[in-house]
Order: sequence, then C-alpha cells, then structure tokens
Amino acid sequence: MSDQFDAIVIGAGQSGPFLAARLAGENKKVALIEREHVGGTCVNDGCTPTKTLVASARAAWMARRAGDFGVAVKGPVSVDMKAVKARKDAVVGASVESLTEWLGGIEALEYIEGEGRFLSPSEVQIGERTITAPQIFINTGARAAVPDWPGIDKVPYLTNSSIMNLDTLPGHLVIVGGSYIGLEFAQMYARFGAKVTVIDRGDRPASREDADISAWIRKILEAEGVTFLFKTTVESVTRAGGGVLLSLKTGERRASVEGSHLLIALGRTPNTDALNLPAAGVKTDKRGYIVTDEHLRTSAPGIWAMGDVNGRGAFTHTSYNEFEIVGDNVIDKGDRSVAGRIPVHGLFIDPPLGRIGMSEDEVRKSGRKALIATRPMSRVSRAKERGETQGMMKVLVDADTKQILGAAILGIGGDEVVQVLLQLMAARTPYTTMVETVHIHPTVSELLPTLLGDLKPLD
Ligand SMILES: Cc1cc2nc3c(=O)[nH]c(=O)nc-3n(C[C@H](O)[C@H](O)[C@H](O)COP(=O)(O)OP(=O)(O)OC[C@H]3O[C@@H](n4cnc5c(N)ncnc54)[C@H](O)[C@@H]3O)c2cc1C
Ligand SMILES: NC(=O)c1ccc[n+]([C@@H]2O[C@H](COP(=O)([O-])OP(=O)(O)OC[C@H]3O[C@@H](n4cnc5c(N)ncnc54)[C@H](O)[C@@H]3O)[C@@H](O)[C@H]2O)c1
Repeated sequence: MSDQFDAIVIGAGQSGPFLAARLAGENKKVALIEREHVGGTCVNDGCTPTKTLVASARAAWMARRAGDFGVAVKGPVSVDMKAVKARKDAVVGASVESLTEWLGGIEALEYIEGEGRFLSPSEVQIGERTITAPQIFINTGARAAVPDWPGIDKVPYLTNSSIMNLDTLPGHLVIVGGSYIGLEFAQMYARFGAKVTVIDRGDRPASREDADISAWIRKILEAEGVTFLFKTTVESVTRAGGGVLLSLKTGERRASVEGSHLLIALGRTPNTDALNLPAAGVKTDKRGYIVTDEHLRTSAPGIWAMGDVNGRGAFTHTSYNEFEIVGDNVIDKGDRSVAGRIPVHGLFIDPPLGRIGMSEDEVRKSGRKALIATRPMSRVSRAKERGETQGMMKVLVDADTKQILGAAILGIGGDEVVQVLLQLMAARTPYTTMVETVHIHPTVSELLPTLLGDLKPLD
C-alpha cells in the first residue's frame, strides 16, 4: 500500500529538516527520511564534533603555553582522550536531542528511519514501505571518499566518521589529504600529543587558498610539530605491527611511512548511489553529484536537491541557505537562486582562517583592475596582547567601483572579523565608508580601516 504525502524530504542534513518543518507549518503532510542520524554530517561527524575537539586541543595548547603568560602549571600537561571524547559526545548528543525533540513535536511531519530509494519520480521506497508525493527534496549529503590504493581493504583506516569513536591517543597519526579536514585534525591531534604526518599530492596545504596564506598555514602547523610530505602520493598500504605502512612516491623517489593510525581526508563522495536516481529521471554529473539549475531544481520536475549532494557548496552555511532558497520558492512562490551568492568559508585551525569572495589568484585571473592590501597579524595590537601574532590579513578591492572583491584573515578572530567585510561586500558599499568609521580599540576589526587605507594597485 502506498502512503500519500504532500512532500517527501530524503536526508536529514542541514537543509532537509528545516524545509520539512517549514512545509509542515504550511499544513502539508511531510515525510522526512533519514538512514543514519538526524543532523547529518555537520552535527554528528563534521562541524560540531570537530570544533568541539578543536576547543579541547586549544585548551591543551594554552595550558602548555601558560608560562608565557606568567601562569604556573605544575608538571607536564596531559590530555585525557576519554574525557575529550566524552565532552565531544555530550555536545553532539545535546544537539541531536534538541533536533529530534523539535522534529518529533511537529504534528504534520512523519520522521521515517531508513534508506530512501526512488521507484519513480513521485515514489520513494523505504524498506518494505512505499510513499508518494508530488514534491520531493533530496538532502542526502556526502561521505568521505575512500581511495582504491592496493591493500586498502586489508588495513584499518579512519575517516572523519570513524575517528569520532577514537578515545585513545594515536602514537603516530598519518593523514592523507592536506586540506580542510586533514589540517583541522592534524593540528588537533598534534596538540593532543600525537606525532602527526600529513601527505598531499599538491605542493602546499589548503591549495585552494593563495600561496601566501598556505605558507602561513604550513608555518603554524609545522611550529606545532606537524610534518608535511608534499607532491607525494600513496602507492600501496599494508598492515605493519598494530598500524599501517604506506608506500609513497614523491616524483621519482620512493619512501615509506609507518603510522599507528591512518586518516583518509581526500574529499567527499556524494550520497547518490543508494537513491536509484535513474528511476526518477534525476541526472547526475560525472562525479555523481546531482545536476541542478540555479533554483536547485533537478532534471526531474517536482524534485529538488539541496546541500553537498548538488556539488554547489559543501558547507553547512550553503546547505542551510539552499533550504531558505527552496523554501521561499516552493512555499512563497519566490524567485530566489544561488546566483550571486558570495562564497564564504572558514578553516578552523587555530588561529582560524576566514575567507570571503575572491582570492588574490582569482582576482588576477579575472583580469580586472584591482587594489590589494595585506598586513601581518604581528602588527595588530590585540594579537600582540594575546601572544598570538601568527598569520596575516588580505583584502582585494575593485579599483573602479571601490567595492570589496574578497578577503582572507588568518589570525586570531579571523573567522569572525572577516564577516565585517562580508557585510560591506553584500551591501556593495565602497570600502571608503569603512575607512572613515571609528572602531573599538583594541580589537582585530579596528585594523580593517588601516588595512583598507594601505590599498595599492595589484600589479
Ligand atoms: C570533518 C568535517 C568538518 C566539517 N566542518 C565544517 C565547518 O566547520 N563548517 C562548515 O560550514 N561545514 C563543515 N563541514 C561540511 C558540512 O558538514 C556539510 O557541508 C554539511 O553537513 C551539509 O551537509 P548536507 O546538508 O548536504 O547533508 P549532510 O549533513 O551530509 O546530511 C545528509 C544526511 O542524509 C542521510 N542520507 C544519505 N542518503 C540517504 C538515503 N538514501 N536515505 C535516507 N537518508 C540518507 C545521511 O545519513 C545524512 O544524515 C565539515 C565536514 C566534515 C566532514
Ligand atoms: N572548515 C570547514 O568549513 C570544513 C572543514 C572540514 C571539511 N569541510 C568540507 O569537507 C570537504 C572535504 O574536505 P577534505 O579536506 O576532505 O577535501 P578537499 O577536497 O578539500 O581536499 C582534499 C585534499 O587531498 C589531496 N589529495 C587528493 N587526492 C590525493 C591523493 N591520491 N594523494 C594525496 N593527496 C591527495 C588534495 O590535493 C587536497 O589537498 C570540503 O570541501 C569542505 O567543504 C569544511
């Protein structure tokens, strides 16, 4: 027997639950299907747990540095990994609980546990049950990509999901992938006290960032004991002792590294394989991401795709924004789209990187006339007072319109401070307005007018 709904949402990530709730609020009968855990990656094995662990790692680091501030800590600082995990589990647990409670209290919404699979453009099967709706919204996210290295099926390895169960300190954590996931875990585990090696095929960490930002990231992590092996790929993996031996290739040179634990951080695979998308007529690209137009409509009328699964964002803020876009369009008959969305992201090493708009590389490639200013964090009094002067600020401005094109702030508070510039950018306000505005002293943001006052032509 088929259950008829007004709308079906597949996946309870960072847009699905909010859209399901909003539709239910419009007196629609809604089904929300989730195969693993409500809240998806962000809440369970992404943003929330990693930033909670980053906070523990920072506490350990500050305790070790206490003497720099004239504070005595008697004896060596040690980290209780079971307590660190328990704290992380408590923060995640509270988030999942409040989300579950909230969704459970919405009368018109039925939460269905299980894996959703299309039978046709309007029918979804979950186990023995088949449900139908004229509107279906896909929010199934992505998972860690696992490479096909020879031997990978015979060695224990960790991903961002399984590392969440670790409550012991690795002797030597080898991380393959030196981007967002790899870097956040690298610094965190180095601060917990593990030996950490990061392997990447590129020539620098976070290679989507400008070279000067990458150089600072490398310097910050190396100063904390992280070893980087760049231009290096993994040829094969085998079991060694209790851990894993990786055979590596750097140019023509071959070497090996043995780790007690291996973490794979090589990007993501969209969760589209279980959906049986051909039955619904939903097209995917070569990498398996669902193809959508700017309004997030798929190739099948009546089916939308939001979040990581459409390959347009890969961040919680982009997924949530896509709930807002689809919600406004479907419910309020709006005309919102992702066109013109300003790209923003953070990299939550410590100090963090906040990034908005275009990078310097992107501005150069665009060929437009631009202005640029940079300032080391060592020339920010707040950073000096805090004893954390690593990093730099960078801003790029259109030479003709005087509007901000992009900015990077790698330094204390960089993730928050950069959003001051984001507001100017979104409002299309010329940077000169900020130069004339008085800011609070002593803060990092007070240096933004000074930074903008130093703008020079980008040669
Ligand atoms: C380690 C890590 C750290 C991160 N840190 C940040 C950060 O600091 N800031 C940031 O903005 N982003 C961060 N991200 C990215 C962020 O987690 C994702 O972009 C975000 O979760 C958005 O995902 P989503 O809404 O597309 O779906 P997801 O959160 O991935 O959820 C999809 C859900 O769909 C379910 N599902 C899949 N297939 C089916 C099916 N067939 N039937 C039923 N259910 C299904 C899954 O079980 C899952 O619960 C991080 C990611 C990782 C891995
Ligand atoms: N702070 C945040 O917002 C945050 C944090 C973590 C994750 N995320 C999200 O998760 C996504 C995935 O992150 P990620 O770090 O896993 O992937 P990524 O795609 O950002 O980086 C993968 C890295 O692996 C390297 N690589 C790929 N194949 C390789 C190989 N065979 N050998 C050696 N190196 C190889 C690449 O050069 C690259 O540096 C990101 O795109 C991001 O959207 C966001």
